[in-house]
Amino acid sequence: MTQITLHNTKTRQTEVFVPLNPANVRLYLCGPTVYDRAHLGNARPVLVFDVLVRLLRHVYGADAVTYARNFTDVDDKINDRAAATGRSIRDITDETIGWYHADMDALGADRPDLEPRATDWIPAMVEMITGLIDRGHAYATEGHVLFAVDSYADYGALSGRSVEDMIAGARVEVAPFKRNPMDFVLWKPSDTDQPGWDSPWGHGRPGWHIECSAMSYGLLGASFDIHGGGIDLQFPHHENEIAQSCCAHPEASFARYWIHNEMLQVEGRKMSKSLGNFFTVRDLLDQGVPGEVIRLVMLGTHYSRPMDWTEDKRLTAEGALRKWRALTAGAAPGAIDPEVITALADNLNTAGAISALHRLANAGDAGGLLASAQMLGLLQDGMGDWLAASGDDAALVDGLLADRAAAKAARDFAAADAIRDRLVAAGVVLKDKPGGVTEWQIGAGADLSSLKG
Ligand SMILES: Nc1ncnc2c1ncn2[C@@H]1O[C@H](COP(=O)(O)OP(=O)(O)OP(=O)(O)O)[C@@H](O)[C@H]1O
Ligand SMILES: [Zn+2]
Repeated sequence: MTQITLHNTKTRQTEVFVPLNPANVRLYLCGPTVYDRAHLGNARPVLVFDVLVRLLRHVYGADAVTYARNFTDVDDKINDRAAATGRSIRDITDETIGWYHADMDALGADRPDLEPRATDWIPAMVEMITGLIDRGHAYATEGHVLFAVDSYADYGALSGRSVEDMIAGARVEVAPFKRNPMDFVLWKPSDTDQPGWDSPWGHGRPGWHIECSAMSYGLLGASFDIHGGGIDLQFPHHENEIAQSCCAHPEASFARYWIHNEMLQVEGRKMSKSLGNFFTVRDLLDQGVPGEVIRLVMLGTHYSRPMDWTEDKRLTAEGALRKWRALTAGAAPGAIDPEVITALADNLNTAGAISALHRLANAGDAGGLLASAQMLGLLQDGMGDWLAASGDDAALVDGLLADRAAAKAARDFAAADAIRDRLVAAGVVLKDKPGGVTEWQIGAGADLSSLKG
């Protein structure tokens, strides 16, 4: 059986992955808070986990993997959005979940097996909080329930900080009723105009962290294999999940491997809704960037490295997919290249797997390329429509580029430049690469009619 290694944030080591039960490998990914369209950064953990799940299904069997990803549909950001728009919370969260599905589907990400909504799990959260109070890990005060970080000796182990460092470094919400400033909310009171549920501590709503602890326990059990999310969630969200889950179920291990993806950045800073420096997946799709081009760009960088979205990467990915789709048109999938599996099994080396795809393409191995690309969720059936739609235009541009190359070869540079100018004037973006290769892209607002005839 293929041996998979993964970098475990919890131990800071790259470890051989050994599932608790190879017949049921269980993963949990923290999903979105649903009040707005997903930005491109939000797609990164989805794509990383989609490839991880594909690999696990390949190794352990299609039915031997259970993948859960939640929707956080109770949160103050959602309440704010509802108040600002006059719309109901349910209306906003339903609509946003619909968008999220459509956008992630367009990137070729399979839907998880389980997609719990937090609001369907309130009784489980109340039960877990009650257990934490009974065991002396939480206390109720002034309508709130707080987790007592001093009651859990390992608090801070995931992010490698002591409680003292956290207090010094964090902007913690100071509340007079907190025993320790790092104590965090498990339950808080709701006004009549806020979403709320009856509980032993009055009418209120859960804190964000308890949602994931309660849902992962309910769906995957007290011990499961892999927990993931962006590195921005390591502290405090994941630290708090561990504290809650391990104190509620001290006999169990909770998640054994923690996988954190680095951030998609814009000019060196995390792409984020709060910073306002984002564009959505839908923005890109609407601009005509095909979902599988977005996917290939995102998988081109290892998940543990920060990355930028650049126009150059987009052009390169589109050029590669155009070539791969042409080569594999009508081909039946062959065998998956072992190098692709070896690369993925090596802590999800997606860039290494993509290099193997280039090698297969250069060798003209259509069946091998198709099967191997599909291992990465690329060249999926039904995702190549963008190429058919642009097929005539592609032939037109390729024909003119061939004329230009011929003119250059004949040292008729004036003619070569004239062809280049015509293409650029029509809105085709050209990028000359080493080795006489020209990558191209039909730019936004292009009009190719001047190139015809
Ligand atoms: N720039 C980014 N790059 C990679 N992953 C990200 C990025 N931003 C968020 N994520 C991940 O997306 C998932 C969903 O994030 P969430 O809905 O909590 O809000 P958010 O987009 O992080 O909000 P904000 O952008 O305001 O910080 C989480 O796993 C998070 O780690
Ligand atoms: Zn979570």
